Amino acid sequence: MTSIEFDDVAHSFGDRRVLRGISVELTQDRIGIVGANGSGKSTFARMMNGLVIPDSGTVTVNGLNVAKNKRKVRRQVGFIFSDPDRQIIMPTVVEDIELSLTRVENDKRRRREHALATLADFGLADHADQPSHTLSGGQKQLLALASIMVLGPSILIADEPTTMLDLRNAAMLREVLAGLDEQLIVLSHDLELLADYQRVLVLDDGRLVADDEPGPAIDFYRRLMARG
Ligand SMILES: Nc1ncnc2c1ncn2[C@@H]1O[C@H](COP(=O)(O)OP(=O)(O)OP(=O)(O)O)[C@@H](O)[C@H]1O
Repeated sequence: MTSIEFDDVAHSFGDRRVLRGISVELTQDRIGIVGANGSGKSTFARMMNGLVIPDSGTVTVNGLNVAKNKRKVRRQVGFIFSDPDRQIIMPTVVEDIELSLTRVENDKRRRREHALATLADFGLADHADQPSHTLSGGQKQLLALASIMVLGPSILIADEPTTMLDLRNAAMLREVLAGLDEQLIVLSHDLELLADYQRVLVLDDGRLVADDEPGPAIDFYRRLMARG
């Protein structure tokens, strides 16, 4: 079982308090995080793989203190952003997966075979030699996801993964995410995406204000937003 634990975590950017006194343990396979723009969701999520180190309190991933084990934690926690262009680096699709694999596979031929097999798993087999920038938005998001999953993380954090996708691509990505075996933590304004998750957290002004099954947590969030 994977586990992410926050113990009394607080953080500020300059004098703006962004997270306050967060203590929570995340062990379920499917967890959603919702909250208004600026409520602190991305900062909270980025702490799970050491992209942000908290001013106070500790974050522990699978027993490792993130602040002290950033590299080890990054191998276990993959992260995808809403804009896949931030993650796609190489000129062609297959090369992008190969680049990820250079960290774990020295042999060039085996790297190519592994990359091609991964592209097939993510429905991109026919696009291997295509220039990455010519992929559609949905295909780019799949490529970004494939480049991360090829390294075998046990946890995937997705920060608004469907925001930039049209309805069809969003549905396709939802399906791909649903099929993953790994622990999945998704930040989203797409409440439909989280409806069958095991647990949804609601952040408001840097505080964890609800933590429940999706039905009651999303109702709470809607009421919070209606209050303005
Ligand atoms: N690197 C940074 N430097 C300064 N301020 C930051 C930084 N990152 C985030 N902030 C500020 O921290 C607050 C929380 O931002 P965060 O991105 O965590 O919120 P969010 O809930 O993910 O928002 P959204 O739904 O709009 O993505 C915002 O006021 C934001 O401007």
